[in-house]
Amino acid sequence: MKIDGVELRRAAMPLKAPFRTSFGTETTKDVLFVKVVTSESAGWGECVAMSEPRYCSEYTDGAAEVLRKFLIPSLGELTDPDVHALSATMEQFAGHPMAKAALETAFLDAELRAAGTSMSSYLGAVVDRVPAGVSVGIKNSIDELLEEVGGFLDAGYLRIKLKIEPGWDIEPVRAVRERFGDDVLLQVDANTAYTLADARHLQRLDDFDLLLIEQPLPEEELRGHARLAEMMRTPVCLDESITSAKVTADALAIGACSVVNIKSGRVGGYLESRRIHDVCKANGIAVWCGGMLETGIGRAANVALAALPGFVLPGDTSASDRYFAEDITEPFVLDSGYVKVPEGPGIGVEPIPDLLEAITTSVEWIGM
Ligand SMILES: O=C(O)CCC(=O)N[C@@H](C(=O)O)c1ccccc1
Repeated sequence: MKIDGVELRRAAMPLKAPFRTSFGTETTKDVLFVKVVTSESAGWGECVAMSEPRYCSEYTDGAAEVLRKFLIPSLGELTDPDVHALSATMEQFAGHPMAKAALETAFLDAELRAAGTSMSSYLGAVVDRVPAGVSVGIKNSIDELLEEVGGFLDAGYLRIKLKIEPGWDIEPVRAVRERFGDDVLLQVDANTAYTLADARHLQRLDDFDLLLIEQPLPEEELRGHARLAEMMRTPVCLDESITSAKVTADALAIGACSVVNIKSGRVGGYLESRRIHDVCKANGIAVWCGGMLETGIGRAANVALAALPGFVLPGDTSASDRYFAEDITEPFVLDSGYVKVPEGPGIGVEPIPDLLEAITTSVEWIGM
C-alpha cells in the first residue's frame, strides 16, 4: 500500500476532573494524533506520551519531533510496505516507543480498513466484549476516595485500581475494603514510587487480598521486584518495566512479576503487545490492558487488544465518560461492566470531524 503522507494533529482534550498519580496530576490530555493517508484508505493512531516526561522519558512535543524528523521520513524508503516492513524500518531509530506505536497503529488501521478486516480479528480476538476496570487517582481525602469508588461500582465497573504512593496506601486500601467488602476486585498501582526498603511496609497490603500490586519499584529494578515478590503474598505486576517481549521473558525468568500490564504505547505498538501477550500466555502469566487516558481512537485499539485470550483480568479499558465529558469518537460505554469490541474495519471508530476540530490546536501535513 502506497503512503501519500502523514498528518500530525495536536489537540487539548479536557479531563472531567484532575487525575493524580504518584508522578503528577493531569487536567488536560495533550494529545498527538497521527493520521496515515494511503492510496486506498486513511488510518488513525493516538500517541499516549504525556506533555511532560514523568511516566517515562517520552513527552508529546518530543514524540511529534521524532515523528516529523525521523520516523515519518524513513517511510519514504518503502515502496509497498505492510505493517511489518514499516515496523522494521522504524527500528533503525533507537527508543521512542510511543511515537513509533502511534505511527505503526495509524498505518495498521489504514491497512486493515483497506482490507475490510477489524483490528480485533487481525490481532486474534476471541471475545466481542471485554471486562472493564477503572483507575482511581490519589485523592485529597478518604471520603473523596470512597465517594468516587462508590460511583464507579454503582456504574458497574468490575475492578477497582487505586493509585498509591508513600503516605497514601494502607489507609485508602483499608477504607475501600471496609466500605465495599472483600468481594470487590481491587488492585493498587504505585507507578515506581517505592524502594525495596519499603518492603515491610508494603507487606501490610497482604492483609487486603489484592489482585496485584503494580510497579512498586523503579522501571530498571527487575531483581528488586523479584526480591519483593518473594516477600509479599500479593502478586507483583509490572507496567513501566515491561518495554518489550524480550524484557518480559527476562522478567518472568527471574520471577520479577506474576502479572503483566500491556500498554501498546510503552512497548512500541500492537505487534509487540501481541508478542508480549504470547510470551505471557506461554508461561501461564495473566495479562491485562493498561490505559493512558486515551480518547476513543486509542481506546478502540486497546479494547481490540484486550479481546485476546490471555487478557484474563479486567483492564483500564474504561468507558469514555470516565475521563471525558464528550469523546471525539462514538463513546465507549459500560454495559453490565463490559465494553464492546468495535467490529468495523481497522480500529472500527473514526474521529467525529466537528468534535476533533473543536479540540485541535495544530495540524501539519508531511507528504511522502
Ligand atoms: O484509565 C486509564 O486510561 C488510565 C489508567 C492509569 O491509571 N494509567 C496510569 C498508569 O500508570 O497506568 C497513567 C496515568 C496517566 C499518565 C500515565 C499513566
